[in-house]
Amino acid sequence: MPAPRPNDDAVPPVPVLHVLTVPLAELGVPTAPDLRELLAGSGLLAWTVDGQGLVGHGRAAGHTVRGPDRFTAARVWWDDLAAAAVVEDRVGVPGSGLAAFGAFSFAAESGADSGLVVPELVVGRRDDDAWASLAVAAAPGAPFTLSAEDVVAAWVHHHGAAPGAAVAAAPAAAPGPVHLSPGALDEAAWTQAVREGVELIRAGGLEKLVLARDVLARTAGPLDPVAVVRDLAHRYERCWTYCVDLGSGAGRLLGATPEMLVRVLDGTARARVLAGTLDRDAVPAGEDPQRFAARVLGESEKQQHEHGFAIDSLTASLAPYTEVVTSSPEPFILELPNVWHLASDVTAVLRPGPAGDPPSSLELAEAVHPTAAVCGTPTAAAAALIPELERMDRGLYAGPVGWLDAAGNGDWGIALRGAVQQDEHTVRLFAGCGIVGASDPEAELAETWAKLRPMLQALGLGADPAGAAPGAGAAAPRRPGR
Ligand SMILES: C=C(O[C@@H]1C=C(C(=O)O)C=C[C@H]1O)C(=O)O
Repeated sequence: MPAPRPNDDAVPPVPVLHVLTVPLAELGVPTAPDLRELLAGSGLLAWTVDGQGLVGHGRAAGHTVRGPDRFTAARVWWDDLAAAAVVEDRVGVPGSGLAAFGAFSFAAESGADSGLVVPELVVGRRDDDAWASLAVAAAPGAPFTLSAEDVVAAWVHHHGAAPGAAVAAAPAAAPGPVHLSPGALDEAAWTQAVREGVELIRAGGLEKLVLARDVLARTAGPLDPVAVVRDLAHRYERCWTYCVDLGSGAGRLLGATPEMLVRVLDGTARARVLAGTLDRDAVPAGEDPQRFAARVLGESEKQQHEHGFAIDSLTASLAPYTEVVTSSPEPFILELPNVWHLASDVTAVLRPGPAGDPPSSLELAEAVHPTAAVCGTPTAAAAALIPELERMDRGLYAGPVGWLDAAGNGDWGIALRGAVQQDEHTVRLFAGCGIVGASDPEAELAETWAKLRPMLQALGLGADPAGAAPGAGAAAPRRPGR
């Protein structure tokens, strides 16, 4: 459905893009590659899961937005860009042709830019289909001259090697010591904020509240984001690894999220809802790990209760757009290297809007954000309390991150288990937890450390920052014993 247009004076003119998509077979790459091998070079944009997805380089166009209308403003820009673009798509699958990466702030009031960026070169893979797309700005009315040779030239430029040739491996993410320090709140202050949250819930003001905190990592040597992204993509292969830099100076968002906010493919929407977490390091000696997870997560009333809020909030916000919504009959246990989660997959058949088109992935991302998994229940009460208790601007953390194409397809994950790289030596890591009346603040603090672990490991800090990985030279804030 086209985005409702604000006053036309407020809409910036879009560039005219020429886009050519060719199958990789046409570039001499007969079998679809594992996209993780292409995570290299400067100006990387990425969205990969299990070696599939989209990997972008360079920048053909981009648009940043802020405020409560940030999604609508981005959609108007995208609709205009797509309408003006001249596209030759020889593949015709979701993600081929004109495609953009994007990231949106958690809060409408955030000072962080949200937006979309169209890479110059995108290499994509979906099952056995693999393709490369080249996008370049052209003068209005200019003839379309892009050829497969131009795609190869862009590939060589960005990858330093021809299609099919091995790309140089990235060095260590953070050479030299990494120093950790508290962000907005130290551990004691954050635990106190959780305590206040629990009291408010018990007093009946709300049912669930998600509270997060940030940790700053300073690296002695320059931090290589490519090495971080590669590490995450290999270690967390069941998660969606993301790397998005909107180019506005707001920093680079990177991480590996296990949570799919909404994915739209050919008129069907899917989501993976998580709520309920168990640290895999918390298995008591002698216990069978799988049985422990099944008992603690699957049979816990608190966890099931928390999970129920997340499913209900998603299905309620999808309802106006859907014909039929189905979810896994029972939540299942998602096993990740750091934690187990209670998870449910939701599928919805989309209903066409008044103009006949089903809603686009970005329209749905706006409709379902923020879910109870990252905000709380009721949404408005939780959203108002979050900045008050967390004492920080979440920025892009816990907002939608992903990609979209001109046909309305796209994946929007929730930007969790990640960080914002602010400069060559500074990354700001985030993690949060769902709080209910029965929550124990110390246990929630320990859970944030488990959720920070993917990024800490990618920075070379090992599983336990307080123990300081040998050679990493970490100086960590206090970590509670468990
Ligand atoms: C808020 C985060 O995670 C969310 C909270 C969870 C929970 O409280 O159990 C589980 C998964 C996510 O929905 C985070 O990782 O920062």
